[in-house]
Amino acid sequence: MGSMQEQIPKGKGPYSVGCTDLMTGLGIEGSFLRLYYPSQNDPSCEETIWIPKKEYYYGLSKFLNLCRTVGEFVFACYVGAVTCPAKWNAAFKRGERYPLIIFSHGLGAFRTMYSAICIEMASQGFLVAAVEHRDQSSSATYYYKKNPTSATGGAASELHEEWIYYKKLKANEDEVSFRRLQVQQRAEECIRALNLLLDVNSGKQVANLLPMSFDWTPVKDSIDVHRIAVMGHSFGAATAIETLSKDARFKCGVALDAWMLPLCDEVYPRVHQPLLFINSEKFQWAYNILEMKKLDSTDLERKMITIKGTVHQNFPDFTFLAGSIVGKIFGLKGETDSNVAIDISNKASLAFLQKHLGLKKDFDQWNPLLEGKGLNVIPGTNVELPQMPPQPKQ
Ligand SMILES: CCN(CC)CCN(C[C@]12C[C@](c3ccc(C(F)(F)F)cc3)(C1)C2)C(=O)Cn1c(SCc2ccc(F)cc2)nc(=O)c2c1C=CC2
Repeated sequence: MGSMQEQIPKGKGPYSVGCTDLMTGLGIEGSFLRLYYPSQNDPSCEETIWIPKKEYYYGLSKFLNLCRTVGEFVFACYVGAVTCPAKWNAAFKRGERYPLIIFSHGLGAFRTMYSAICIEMASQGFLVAAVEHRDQSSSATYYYKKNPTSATGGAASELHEEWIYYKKLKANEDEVSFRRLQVQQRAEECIRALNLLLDVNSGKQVANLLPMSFDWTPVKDSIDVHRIAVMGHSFGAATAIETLSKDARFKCGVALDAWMLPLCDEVYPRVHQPLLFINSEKFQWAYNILEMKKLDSTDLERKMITIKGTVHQNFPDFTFLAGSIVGKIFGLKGETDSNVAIDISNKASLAFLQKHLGLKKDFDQWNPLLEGKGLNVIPGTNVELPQMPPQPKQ
């Protein structure tokens, strides 16, 4: 399938990376996440399937307004065999407490879509839980329902998969209020995922509804409960900001190409944690940047950098799987090589996380990136801003 250059990049850090899925609780109130973690180096493990179920192809086709049969066929051919460079259900590497990142995906994406970022962070010694949101912003997601009495007369408590697909707004529907509701649910789902992982850390039994061969017991006492961060892309970045405002256990946040529309003005004064904005060159616009600047504060660390030659899709994994021509046409790639761009984003994130989680690693070597110093990076934004502050709403 993917020739040499069309693959999701491996982690560059010292740890081998494992990956597993966890779903707890029936219905949409449960938690659903993909965990990337430092693993034992078990060569017999398979690589992780990037998009694990065909319903995700249907969801993506619907989100991208492709016709269903064509979309499903194209995705099945092109990405059906794609794996990401993490060892599926590899044994967890015990021996230290790892800082934890909760990752929130963007509109139309789902939990597996940002594996280049999550795998890099795990290879550097983080636990990364990429949540899958059930707010109808994912292209597709599923939960389990108890079958009261299964028609085949099987076990009465057979679990039944229920799929939720991306909810397209009708022309007359008010997008802002719908997105503001969704961001609340998304933040709750990030907090629920943290609570679930803290329960695991304290030795609570994990009731995984998914048929997984992963042993969760070694995760007990392996989370550094004072070093927790939240990250997200686009709608997921707004979710990260909303989550910071709701829960002080998250010590800092990284907002990747944030989409600020779902956030109300009331949330900004409630964000007391350090925040890093990493923007693409092409996606941002003045009003969106001015919303980010409402978070500026004298005594709270707010950093913003822009990666030159990048587009919105430089953060999710598709950017690594398309050739340069198709990539440019679909807006999946910018002028800067996708591996170079994600490397800058990951290094800046690691430097920021070391600074604000108080890590004892060597990520401070990338501090200059946080000042916008380095190849393909600028401080702040490339977007021309009007001198006037945004007019207060009438
Ligand atoms: C026409 C649909 N229309 C819906 C509102 C706009 C669609 N759109 C631009 C797209 C996503 C695009 C894309 C993906 C993937 C291929 C593929 F071919 F590679 F599969 C192609 C083309 C189509 C670039 C975005 O929504 C951009 N965006 C995203 S994109 C997150 C995502 C989704 C699916 C993925 F597979 C990977 C990443 N996350 C956000 O949180 C926000 C926005 C905008 C505001 C807030």
